[in-house]
Amino acid sequence: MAEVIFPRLALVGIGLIGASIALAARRAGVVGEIVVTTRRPETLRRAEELCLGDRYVSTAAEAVADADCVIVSVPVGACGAVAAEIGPRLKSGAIVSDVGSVKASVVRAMQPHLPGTVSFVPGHPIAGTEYSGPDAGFAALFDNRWCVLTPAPEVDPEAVTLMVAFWRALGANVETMSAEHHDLVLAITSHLPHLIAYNIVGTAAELEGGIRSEVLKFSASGFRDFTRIAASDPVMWRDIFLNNKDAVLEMLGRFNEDLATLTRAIRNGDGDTLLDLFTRTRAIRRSIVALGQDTAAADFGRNDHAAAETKRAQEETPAD
Ligand SMILES: NC(=O)C1=CN([C@@H]2O[C@H](COP(=O)(O)OP(=O)(O)OC[C@H]3O[C@@H](n4cnc5c(N)ncnc54)[C@H](O)[C@@H]3O)[C@@H](O)[C@H]2O)C=CC1
Ligand SMILES: O=C(O)C(=O)Cc1ccc(O)cc1
Repeated sequence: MAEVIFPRLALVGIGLIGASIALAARRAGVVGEIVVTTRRPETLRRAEELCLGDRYVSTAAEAVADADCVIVSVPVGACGAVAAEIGPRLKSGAIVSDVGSVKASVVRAMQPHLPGTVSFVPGHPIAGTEYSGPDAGFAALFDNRWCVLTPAPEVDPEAVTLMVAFWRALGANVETMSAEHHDLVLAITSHLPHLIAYNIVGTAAELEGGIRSEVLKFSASGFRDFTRIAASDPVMWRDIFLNNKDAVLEMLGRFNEDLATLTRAIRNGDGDTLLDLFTRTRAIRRSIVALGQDTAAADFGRNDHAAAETKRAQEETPAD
């Protein structure tokens, strides 16, 4: 039996991520009592039906009293208001964390409301799906995925050590970095891809009737992959773009420049430019698959095609 890391864990927000934390923490046996709270009474009832916690309370202030660790799992735009509510009720010595997909703005919104007697260790598990709500949670979500922690340099190292141990127990690999660096990296690896997916599905939806119905009919191609991402939660993603504005605009600027180069290559019949890029991108895909970080294969049941692709990539990618 694993050692208990937090005798009392409070989960504020119990959607895909909050529910997955509850299930993974139970699976690992690293928490004593799990106290759950969320904004809407019907979601709280559903969490109780799913047995995600041990106690269910209607306010965040009530949930965090006496908690050793509080994890806030709400859309990033709501983190500041949650911190304002829980701040005065936090136990001295408690650890406060979050799971937001953006870090610097969440730190700016939450930190001022947290008393000096608690340790703030912001986090971001880089694992998820296009589904939301407590029913979407599953214990294996974080297995072999990264979780990034962004504590300020002055934060008690013992609190950081406990959060690292907690996420490792949940199955994740953990890395720490600054909030600003996190936001730049995630802008290109996660935020921009979602923006591109929302945009291409939106563009297809705006096409005239005849073409649009053909797009849906023949969508078992690249377009289908974009529709999965574009089905992600609208509120969550609105908040991500509003809160990681600078980094996303920086990456979008570079993206637009590269797209202009490709546009020119197509217009000029410059096959070499196309071939060069497509060859390099194929190698990148194969090295990601070889590292075992292919989400589709890892999270959603490995089909024969994905398994074959992983094997081929592992054979082709020299181990270092
Ligand atoms: N969905 C994903 O794939 C991932 C999401 N994240 C981050 O995790 C956080 C939660 O996302 P999910 O669990 O996917 O969302 P979700 O929509 O499944 O759950 C959100 C929870 O927050 C509560 N909530 C919503 N608005 C609120 C408000 N204004 N005040 C208080 N509570 C509110 C909801 O009742 C629900 O319990 C977000 O900050 C997101 O950026 C991080 C990694 C992956
Ligand atoms: O479903 C997908 O493809 C995702 O990219 C999930 C995801 C969404 C948001 C995050 O901050 C991290 C992971």
